[in-house]
Amino acid sequence: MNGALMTYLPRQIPAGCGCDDLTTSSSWISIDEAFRRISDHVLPSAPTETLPIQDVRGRVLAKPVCAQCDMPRFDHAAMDGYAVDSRAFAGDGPWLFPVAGRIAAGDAPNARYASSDACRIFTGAPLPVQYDCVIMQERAERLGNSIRFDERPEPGENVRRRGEAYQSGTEILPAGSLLTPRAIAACAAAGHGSVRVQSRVRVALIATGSEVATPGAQALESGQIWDVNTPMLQSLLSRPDVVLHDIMRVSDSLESIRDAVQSAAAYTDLVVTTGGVSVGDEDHLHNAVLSAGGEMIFAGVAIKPGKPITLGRIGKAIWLGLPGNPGSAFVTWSIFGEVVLNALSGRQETIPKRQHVLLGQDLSRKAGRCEIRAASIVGIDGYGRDVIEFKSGGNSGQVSHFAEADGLAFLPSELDHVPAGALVEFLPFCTN
Ligand SMILES: Nc1nc2c(c(=O)[nH]1)N[C@H]1C(S)=C(S)[C@@H](COP(=O)(O)OP(=O)(O)OC[C@H]3O[C@@H](n4cnc5c(N)ncnc54)[C@H](O)[C@@H]3O)O[C@H]1N2
Ligand code: MOO
Repeated sequence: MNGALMTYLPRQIPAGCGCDDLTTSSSWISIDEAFRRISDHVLPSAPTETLPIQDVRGRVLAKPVCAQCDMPRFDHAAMDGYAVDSRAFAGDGPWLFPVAGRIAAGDAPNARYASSDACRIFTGAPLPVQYDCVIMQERAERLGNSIRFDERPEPGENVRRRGEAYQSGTEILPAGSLLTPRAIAACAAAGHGSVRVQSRVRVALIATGSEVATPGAQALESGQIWDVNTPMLQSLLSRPDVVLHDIMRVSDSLESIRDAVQSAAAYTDLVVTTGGVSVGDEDHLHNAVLSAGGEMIFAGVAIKPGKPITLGRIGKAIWLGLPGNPGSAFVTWSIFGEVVLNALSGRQETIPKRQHVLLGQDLSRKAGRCEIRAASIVGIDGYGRDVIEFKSGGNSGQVSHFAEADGLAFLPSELDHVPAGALVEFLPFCTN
């Protein structure tokens, strides 16, 4: 034990975030159960399209990509130097070979050399069949038309063999892969100039609340507040696999909200709403969705903040009802919204990877719901593990503290005390 940040404590929490242990409301489900329901109910929207690979960053592959040819396509030099046949190195060195020719990248393979000769060769050039290795030019001494070597080469030295990475027809990327720059490079290396991708998910964003007004656009009247959720979600939805069809603001009336969600659901794959999912008389979302012919997939998750988070369906569209409090809307989008969108996009991996980090401070809290807090990485322990701390609290109506944080930490529902040094789950924020 070398002080607080170096302290090692055994793992304190079971797999998952611990909120499977519910001791509170019977209608709230755990985070893991919510993920199960998303995976059962949210499927990719059907259409696909073929696009050139330079236009597919952030899109999702709809058909596997298979290699069009062997990789590498032919035996070739991995270094600038001299191609030789290692079996021609008889007796003790040094050895002198005539240099019979020159072959560069882009030249066609050439069979006219004898294995008793050496051949000048450059990185990427096809290796003539007589030779089995390439000696780097730094290990050779040029003497007129001959070349002298002091060390015997190994067979295969500095040669990349045809098909050593993969053979023609090998699956390089499965359907459902996210097309990152790395994946696009793999498509190009496999010989594909275009690929089949899922069409973009069509989304409508509806902020409900009679009190919300556009930030900066007008002076606030009594009782009004700035609309934080719309710009926040607009930017969270700014992804290459999404087309944001509509952004609406609707006041707290059952009819207006019903009409808005019903019309949005008719031409989109996902309707995201904020506000009105709790239990007050002015919280109309559940009734509006039901009266629009919709159904619930889940309503309420045992988390803090964000417990009223609701997922449903209206016709063919998925409805995600985020709580109105901006802090809750951000947390629930980060945990569930991303997963819903990834599932609609056809991604094979829908749940962003969480990691384990060490708590750098003792913490007392009320047990009962898995608590999700903005956390900053403040250092590493003696084993190289990230250590986190919570800077300022911030209730679910606030968002400023997220801007400075590095991610969300998950505090298990059953613990009312979490000691410094405990391992907790952590979802890093994406940095752009
Ligand atoms: N009796 C109970 N009341 C509440 C409960 C409960 O269980 N029983 N749950 C609380 C929790 S937790 C949350 S979270 C909120 C969620 O409520 P709603 O989703 O119905 O949200 P609203 O009531 O519409 O708004 C809550 C809060 O957020 C402000 N807001 C709404 N939209 C925006 C926006 N676009 N930008 C900025 N701020 C926004 C709104 O003015 C309210 O202050 O319910 C609790 N109540
Ligand atoms: O869950 Mo509410 O989101 O605590 O404020």
